[in-house]
Amino acid sequence: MHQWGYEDHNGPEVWHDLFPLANGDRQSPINIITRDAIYDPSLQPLQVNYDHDSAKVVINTGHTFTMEFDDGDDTSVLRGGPFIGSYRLRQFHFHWGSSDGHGSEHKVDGMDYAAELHIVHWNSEKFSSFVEAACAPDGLAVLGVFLKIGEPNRYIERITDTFGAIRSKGKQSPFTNFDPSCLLPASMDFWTYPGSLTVPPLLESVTWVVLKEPISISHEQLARFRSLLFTKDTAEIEACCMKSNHRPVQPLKNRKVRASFL
Ligand SMILES: CCN[C@H]1CN(CCOCC)S(=O)(=O)c2sc(S(N)(=O)=O)cc21
Ligand SMILES: [Zn+2]
Repeated sequence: MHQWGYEDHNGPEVWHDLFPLANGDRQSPINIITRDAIYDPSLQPLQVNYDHDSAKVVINTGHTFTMEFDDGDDTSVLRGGPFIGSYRLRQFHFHWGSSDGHGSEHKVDGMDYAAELHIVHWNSEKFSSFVEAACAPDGLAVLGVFLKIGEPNRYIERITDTFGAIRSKGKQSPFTNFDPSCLLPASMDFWTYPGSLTVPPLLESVTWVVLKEPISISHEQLARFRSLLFTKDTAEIEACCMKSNHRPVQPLKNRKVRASFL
């Protein structure tokens, strides 16, 4: 398999050929069965402290688009929740589907959302680099936020306004002065469980914190996500659109999901 992707020949069903962790014991995403989630009063409130000056660049990775941040110091960090110490903001990105009826990676009681935002952080107290943290069981923290179709989201508008400059794979454009807290819902109630990257190399180093309350995105805004290209340049006859980039839910195996709320 030359390059992994989301099509039949290189998608989630065959990732295990090159990435054996695909069949591991703590894979993500999962279906969150709310009645099985255990309320844990020892979970602290989440503390999100981001600085808009940390935002640097938006990149079309060929699988999604990602907003990358300066993670050279602890200017933008996530604390609290299940975490010991502080986790440094590195990037955020989205997953979506070929139509609005599905596209999130996690599910709640079997229900799909239209899309899902992932804000990626790494444990800068315990590890000296992101790559080192990415290989450790407590190295990464990803904050997951569901997106449902509704009113246009003015903050997502700032992101889709950059798409003209990053239409094809590998393109990037400056993306500054953006605090991702603006993409968080009113309630910070969450579920948390030990999991993995949802993309190859599927490393089992992520403590997931999935917010219960979704944010909104309009049908038109989400349609723009799909207009980005998986491929290098538009010259290719079949310059494929980024129609869908979500991994199916994985077995829970021997894991418990904890809830921060009753
Ligand atoms: C667009 C993001 N693609 C990747 C980039 N990285 C992975 C490669 O690094 C390994 C050393 S990552 O660890 O930052 C990361 S976390 C998630 S997810 N969907 O699980 O939130 C995807 C990605
Ligand atoms: Zn993701």
